[in-house]
Amino acid sequence: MFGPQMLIIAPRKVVQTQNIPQCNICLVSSGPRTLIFTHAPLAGHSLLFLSLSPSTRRISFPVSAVMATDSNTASVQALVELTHTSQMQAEKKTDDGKYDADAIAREIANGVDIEDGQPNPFVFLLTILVSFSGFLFGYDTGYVSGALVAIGTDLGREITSSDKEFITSATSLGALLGSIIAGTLADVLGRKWVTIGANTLFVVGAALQTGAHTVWTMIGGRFIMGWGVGIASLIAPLYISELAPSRFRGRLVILNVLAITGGQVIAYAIGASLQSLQHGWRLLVGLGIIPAVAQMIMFIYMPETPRYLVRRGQIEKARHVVRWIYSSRNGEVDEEVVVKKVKLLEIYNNDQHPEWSGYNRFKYALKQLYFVPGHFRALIVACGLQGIQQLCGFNSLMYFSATIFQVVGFNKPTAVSLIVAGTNMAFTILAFLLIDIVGRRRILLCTVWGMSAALVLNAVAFHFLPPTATQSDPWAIVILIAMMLYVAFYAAGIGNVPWQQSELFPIGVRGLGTSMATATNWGGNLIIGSTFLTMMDRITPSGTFGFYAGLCLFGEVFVYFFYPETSYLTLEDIQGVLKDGFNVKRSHQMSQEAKIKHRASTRGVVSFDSKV
Ligand SMILES: O[C@H]1[C@H](O)[C@@H](O)[C@H](O)[C@@H](O)[C@H]1O
Repeated sequence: MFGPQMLIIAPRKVVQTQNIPQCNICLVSSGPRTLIFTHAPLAGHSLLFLSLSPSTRRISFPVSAVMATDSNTASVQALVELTHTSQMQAEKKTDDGKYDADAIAREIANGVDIEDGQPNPFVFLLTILVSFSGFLFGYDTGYVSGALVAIGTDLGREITSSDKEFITSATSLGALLGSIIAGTLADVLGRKWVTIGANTLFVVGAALQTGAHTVWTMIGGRFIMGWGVGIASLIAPLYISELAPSRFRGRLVILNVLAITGGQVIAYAIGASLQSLQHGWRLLVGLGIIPAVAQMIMFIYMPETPRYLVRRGQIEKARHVVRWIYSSRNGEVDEEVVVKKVKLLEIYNNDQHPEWSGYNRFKYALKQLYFVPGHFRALIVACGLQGIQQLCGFNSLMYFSATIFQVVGFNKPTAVSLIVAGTNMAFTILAFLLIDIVGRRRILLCTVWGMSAALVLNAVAFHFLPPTATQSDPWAIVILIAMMLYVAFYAAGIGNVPWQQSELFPIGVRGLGTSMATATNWGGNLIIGSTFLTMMDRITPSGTFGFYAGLCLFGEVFVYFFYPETSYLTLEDIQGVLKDGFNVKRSHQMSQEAKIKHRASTRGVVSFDSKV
C-alpha cells in the first residue's frame, strides 16, 4: 500500500531555489535530480512529493514549501504544467469530501515511468531499418580486402602496394571528414535527411567504383563512399539512442554494431566466393548499392526522433512518435503519460534560441562543449572510448588478417580471416544479450584486460614462430587462438560500447559531441590502417602486438577512472551524472537503483527512493 511512511526523502543539496507563487510549487534541484514540492495537504499528511528525476519520477505526495530551481524559465514552465496535472489528480476527493485513496494510488501508478513499459515492436523495426546504415558501414569497409586481391589489371594496370594503401585509406579519410560535419548537419537538417544524404553518397561512391577503369576513379569512389560511411557511423547510433526507451537503449545501439559486423562477414564471404569470377569484384562493390537504395526509400517514411522534434518545437509531432514508441502491441497508449513524457523531453531538450542561424548554433555548441564542464567530461569519455576502440589495433586484423595469416603459414588465409570476422560478429551478439544486464562499464572492465592478455600471448607466439612455419606449427595454432580470444574480448566490449556515445551528451551539444567522438574513431582507424604494415616491418609482429597490448592496458585504466555506468539511466539522468564530476560511484548506484525499481515496478510493486 501507499503510505506516507514511505516518503522519507530529503535533497542532499539545494542548489538554487526560486518562487513560483502562482503555481504554488517548489522545485529543488539536488545534483542530477530535481524534486518538486507542491502545496496539497493530503489526509493529514502535509507533504506531497513529486520527484522529477528521470529515474525516480514515480511518486507524488503533498508538501508545504513553494520554491523552484532552474535558471531556464522554459524548463520551469514545463515542470509547472506537469506538476499541475499531477496535483489535480492527487487532489481527487470522494463524495464525502475525503481524499480518494484509490485516485491517489492511481496517480502514483501513473507516475510509474513510461520507460518501464514494453516498447512497441515498432521501435525494433525502426532500429533494424536504421541499422542498414551499420550494415553499409561494415560491408563497405569489409569488401576492400577481397576486392584488392581480385582487381588484377582491371584498373588499366597492375595495382601497386601504395595504390592498395590509397584505395583502403581513402574511405577512412572520407569517413573522418564526413564524421566531422555529420553532427552539425544532423542538428541543422535533422537525423532523417542526413541519413538519406549518406545513402546518396553510398550509391554515388559504389557506382563510381563499380564502373572504374583507372586507379584514381576507384580512389575517388572510395573517398566519396567514405563520407557516407563517416556520416552513417554517427547518425545511426544517434537516431537509435534518441528513440530507444532507456533500458533497451544499449541493446538497440548494439543491433547497429551487429549490422556492422554482419556487413563485414557478408563482404568477406561474398568476396571469397566471387574471387575466381572474372570482374567479380565489380559485382561485390555494386551489391552495396541495393541496401543503400532500400534504406533511402524507407527513410522517406520514417519519423524524426522525438527529442529532435521537441528541440525544433514540433511538440505535436513528438507526441505522435512517442505514442508509437510506447503504445502496447494492440496500439493502446495512456495519453496522459505521453504528454508527461514529451513535457519531460521539453524540459531537457528545449531550444532556447530557435531563431539562431546554423552557424550561430554551431559556434554556441562549440563553446558549450569545451567550456561547460559536464559537456567537456562527456567529450573526454566519448573520445577516450572511441580512441581506445581503434588504437587497440583491432582493424589491423579487419583489413590485413589475410596478410597476417599468410605470413603465419596458413594455406587459406582468406578463409581464416572469415573466422576472425565471424568471431567478431558472434561476440557482438553476446554483448547484445549482456550489455543492459551487466552494464557498459562492467562489461568493459571485464574485457579490455583480456584483449591485453591475448595480445601479449600473440606477441610471445610470434616471437617463437619459426620463419618457415606452416599451419600445423604449434605456434601458428597459438597465434590463431590468441587472435580469436582477442577478437572475442574486443567484440564483447570495446567493439561496441563506444557507439553508445550519444547518450553522454545533452541535445544542445549532442550532434557536435558525437561528431568529435566519431572523428576520433576514424582518425584512429586511419592511423592504425596506415601504420600497421610498417610497424610489423620495423618493430616486428611481436613489437607491434606488444605495443597494442600496452595501449589496451591504458584503456582499462581510463575506463576505471572516467567511464560512469549509464545502463538503465535515461539520457537526461546521464547528463546529470557528468555535471559535477565523472561520478563513477554515484552512476553505479543510480544505475542499480533504476534497475531495481524497474524490476519492482514490472512485478507490480511500486518502490520508493529512500536516498536522493
Ligand atoms: O564497432 C565497429 C566494429 O567493431 C567493427 O568490426 C570495426 O571494424 C569498427 O571499426 C568498429 O567501429
